[in-house]
Formats: sequence, structure tokens, C-alpha cells
Amino acid sequence: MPDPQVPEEALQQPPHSPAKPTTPPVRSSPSSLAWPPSSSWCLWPSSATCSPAKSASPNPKAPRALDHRPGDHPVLFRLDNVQKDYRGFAALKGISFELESNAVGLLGPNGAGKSTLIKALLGLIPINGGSAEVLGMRLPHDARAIRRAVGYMPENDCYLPYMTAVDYVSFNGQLCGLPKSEAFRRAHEVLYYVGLGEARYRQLGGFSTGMKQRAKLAQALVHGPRLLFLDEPTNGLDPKGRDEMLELIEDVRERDVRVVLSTHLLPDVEKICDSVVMLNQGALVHVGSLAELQKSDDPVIEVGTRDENERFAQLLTEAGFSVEQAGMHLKVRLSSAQSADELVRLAVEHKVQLRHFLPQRLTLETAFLALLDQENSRARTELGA
Ligand SMILES: Nc1ncnc2c1ncn2[C@@H]1O[C@H](COP(=O)(O)OP(=O)(O)OP(=O)(O)O)[C@@H](O)[C@H]1O
Repeated sequence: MPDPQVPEEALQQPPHSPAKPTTPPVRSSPSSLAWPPSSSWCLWPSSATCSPAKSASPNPKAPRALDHRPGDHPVLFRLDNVQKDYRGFAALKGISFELESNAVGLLGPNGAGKSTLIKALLGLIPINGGSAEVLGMRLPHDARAIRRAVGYMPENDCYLPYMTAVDYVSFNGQLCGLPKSEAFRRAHEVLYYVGLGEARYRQLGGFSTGMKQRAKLAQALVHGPRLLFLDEPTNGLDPKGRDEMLELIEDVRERDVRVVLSTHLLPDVEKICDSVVMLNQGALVHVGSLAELQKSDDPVIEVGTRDENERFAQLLTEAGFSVEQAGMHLKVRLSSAQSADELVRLAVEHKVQLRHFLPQRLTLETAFLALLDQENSRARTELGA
């Protein structure tokens, strides 16, 4: 039975053609298995700029090289001394950087200025000094063009509770410049895409937190943005909901939409992003690739022995290694002059049986905390001087 509220063109292109081989990113309920919308469905508006979606790559999780739509600007952001004051309070203190990236993690403790930076880059709040470019478009002159090219999923709820999901998403599409019928058609498609196909005529006020987050994602995607700003998209979600939201974001990224993810959850950044921008108290702490940040100059090896951790720690310390106890294991930090071979040789020489030997990757969390520590002690020194 055709749905009387779905426009004819949407019915001609069924939102979930069985011919599509792509893996469903969301499997929250049988209804969400309606993914994907169709083989030719894409995140870009069909009128002027839409071209067929690329077929799924063999490994959708494999990192892709920068690969943009024709005419897309390779430089995501170019900021020069961007400042923002709220009645005399400096929320952004002269931020400068240039970044080429497909997925950026925007990190910082509470009050660091992440939301302020996002709003400034969207042209939603004026900056008090400096200049900024988003995808090659300059603020404030090109603010309208930026808003058309960019989707924004805000941290806070931003809907009227008595609106249905489809009206809400369609209305946002119109606000972003889509004609009414196109906005309505795409609202249906994008709601299927985020796994809310069956719930699209329900009022948002009755949605669970996970459904509200998906509806917010849908409204950010409806007009086919080239860049998506996500402010705390996994806030309030349980572990399953969080995984599903991250899978959706990964899928969006795989469809050539660049992503800026602002979050406190560093594992989310590790999963989605290829680069990071770190702020602290309105200042830029770090900008660069994630891999670069996780590269440790002093590798750490976790070792465990058969009941001889204490003796081995003593031997390692005497040999000049830096050792600390970490639960049932020892963490041995190697300087540039030391090697893992030496550590093993020492164990063999002293007949210490090694039961555990694990070179450790520096986590984003460790790197983040170390950078914040450095920055805070630098600020304290400056204050004292
Ligand atoms: N409209 C406003 N008026 C006055 N001060 C503001 C306003 N918005 C933000 N601030 C202040 O600017 C600073 C940066 O706020 P912002 O919301 O950008 O930080 P954030 O990094 O996004 O924090 P969180 O992670 O807690 O969301 C904070 O000290 C905040 O209190």
C-alpha cells in the first residue's frame, strides 16, 4: 500500500532497494534494516550537484586518501588569529592553523572553546578578530555559502517536541535552501538512512535519546553537506547506541562527506578521525595528524615475569631503564639509547622468565593529557614570570 504522505518521486526510487549490497550501519531494530535507501542514493542533493554514490569499497573501514568531489577545496580550514570575546571574556584567543583532513577530532576540556569555534566557523556568531576560511570560503563574507555546504549537529536539542521527524528534517532542508518537495523527499530518505524510517511520522518529543540523536544527524545531512560538524554526537547514548552512531558517522565519512567531531570521548576520535585540533582555555594546544600525535618518542613495553616482577624491576632500574609498576605488569620506558633486545638479554642473563611482553601504542588519551599538562605548566610559568 503506497504511503500517501511520501512524494511520488520518492516512491519511484524506493528508499530501500534490495539490490544494494552495502552493509547496514545500523541494526537497532528490524525496521532499521531498511538500510540502504537505494543504490543511487547519495548524500548530495539530486538537482544540480548529485552524482551516483560510489560503490562501497571492499573494506569500508580502510582509511582513504583525500578524495573530494570535483570543485571541493582541499584545505578544510584556514584560520589566522581568530578571536572571540563574550562581553570581555576571551573564549578564543587568536587561533591560527591550516588543515587538510577528511575527519578532524576537535578536543579540549570543558570550556576550552570547541562549541564557540564550531559556531564561529559556521558563521553563526561573529568573530572579534582575525580571519577564517572553511573549504576555501571566507568568513563572514561567504557565511551563507558555508552554511549551505555544511551540516551541523548541535550538542543541545534543537527541535519543537510536537513536530514529526519528517517535518523537522524537511523543514531544516528548506532552511538550508532545498525546494520544499526536494526537502520532503530527502527527509524520508535520510530518515531511513539513520534508521528512523519506521518512526518518521512520530513526534520528536516521544523519541528516546538515541532516536533524538539520529534525528539531529538526519537534519544535519538532509541538504547534502560536504562537511559535517558533530558536537558531542554520542552524548547520553548507551554503549550499543554509541557504537551505532559511530558506525553511521563512519559511513557518512566513507561517502565523501568530511567530518569534524567535537567530543570528550577520545576513543570516538580514534575510531573516526585522521587528525586532531586540541584547544585549552581558548588557545590552540595542538593541530596535526592523529598518527603523529600517537607516535611516542620513548616507546613503552609492558612486561610480566613468573613471580619475579620485583627482582626484574630492580635489575632493570640498575641497568638504567625507567620502570613503573602497572597492575600485574611492569611498564618499561625505553630511551633512544636503549632497545627492547637489551631488556630481553637482561632477563636471559639473570634467568628471569618473561611471561608477558607487549610494546605499547601511545593512546590518544595519554597524548592528550601530556599535552594539556605541558600547556598548563607553561601557562603557570608565564604567570609566575
Ligand atoms: N554565549 C556566551 N556568553 C558568555 N560566555 C560564553 C558563551 N558561550 C560560551 N561562553 C564561555 O566561553 C567559554 C568556551 O565555551 P564553549 O562552550 O565554546 O566551550 P566547550 O569547549 O564547547 O565546552 P563544553 O565541552 O563544556 O561544551 C566557556 O568559558 C563558556 O562559559
